[in-house]
Amino acid sequence: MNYNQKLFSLANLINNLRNYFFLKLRFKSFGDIKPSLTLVGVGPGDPSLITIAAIKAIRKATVIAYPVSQLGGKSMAAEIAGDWIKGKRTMPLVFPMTLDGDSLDQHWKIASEKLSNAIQTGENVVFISQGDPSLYSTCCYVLIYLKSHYPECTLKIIPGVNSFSAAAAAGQWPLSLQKEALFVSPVPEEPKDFENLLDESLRKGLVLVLLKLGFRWEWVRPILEKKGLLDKTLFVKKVGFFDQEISKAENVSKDSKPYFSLLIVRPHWPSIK
Ligand SMILES: C[C@@]1(CC(=O)O)C2=NC(=C\c3[nH]c(c(CCC(=O)O)c3CC(=O)O)Cc3[nH]c(c(CC(=O)O)c3CCC(=O)O)/C=C3\N/C(=C\2)[C@@H](CCC(=O)O)[C@]3(C)CC(=O)O)/[C@H]1CCC(=O)O
Ligand SMILES: C[S@@+](CC[C@H](N)C(=O)[O-])C[C@H]1O[C@@H](n2cnc3c(N)ncnc32)[C@H](O)[C@@H]1O
Repeated sequence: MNYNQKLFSLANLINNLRNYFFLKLRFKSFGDIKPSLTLVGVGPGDPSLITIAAIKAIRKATVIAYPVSQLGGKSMAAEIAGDWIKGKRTMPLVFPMTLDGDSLDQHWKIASEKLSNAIQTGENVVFISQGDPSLYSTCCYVLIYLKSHYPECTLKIIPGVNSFSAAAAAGQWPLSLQKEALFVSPVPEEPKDFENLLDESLRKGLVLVLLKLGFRWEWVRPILEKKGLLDKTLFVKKVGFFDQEISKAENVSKDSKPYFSLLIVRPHWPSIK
């Protein structure tokens, strides 16, 4: 190897080393803003229940997605996280509030594809979800779709305070104690199924958390009364919002209630001497 060749190899070596460290540094900083989707729970209503982890994820995001029932519609999640998403690029995703399987399927797919496109173009997307994302949430369908169709997609979930934990706290009711089981479910569709559930709850000392109450309250109330459970049931409407209502079911009028209401039925109470 003559002098010139040695000089050339040395220059090459230096160049390669420089590239290596440059890429390593770039990769490291790229790692912090790696395109990804994070499903973020923003809690049931009161913005002070949003977690620090949720705020950090929102701050880092380049796009904030949220569910709406129709284009231009309002989003509870966006309302709750309003102070933190201000000025951010947003992506409303339509999820029609229906139980029609085909329509739901189609919209879950459209929303998931939109999110996947955004991630593939380098966006760091946060999908905010009311309450906790793992509990009766549209974003779980997105999660299932993306995991199966885009397994390489980086996904994260940040839990949120769920509605019934916030309701129990607001009403100062214990959820479950000692060997009690906690049963979480939507209010059954049929009055007969609701009666059977109450009988089981009375027999086994099961504590019930019943979501998606809304208009069903009109027939739910008389059944609670018949079973002698009105004074053992907590009614909670829109906890954390300015128009929240937290009261024993016996004090709640018979008329229909908003969708964002729930019940906690505790048939047995421990007595402490
Ligand atoms: C929490 C939230 C989004 C989330 O977090 O994902 C969500 N619903 C929200 C709002 C909302 N829902 C309803 C109203 C009208 C209230 C009124 O008119 O008074 C409003 C308010 C509004 O639209 O403004 C009523 C409603 N919703 C559904 C039905 C059909 C049914 O249940 O029969 C009915 C009518 C029957 C009834 O009244 O009972 C169905 C669904 N609702 C779901 C989620 C999915 C549950 C997934 C699961 O359970 O697995 C599912 C299946 C849709 C899906 O998955 O695509 C979101 C807040 C988003 C936000 O604003 O941030
Ligand atoms: C589709 S589920 C969503 C649950 C939500 N992901 C959570 O973590 O609580 C909607 C149901 O949750 C309950 N819910 C949600 N937010 C509520 C609130 N702020 N006050 C009372 N009930 C609420 C209602 O029963 C409503 O019908």
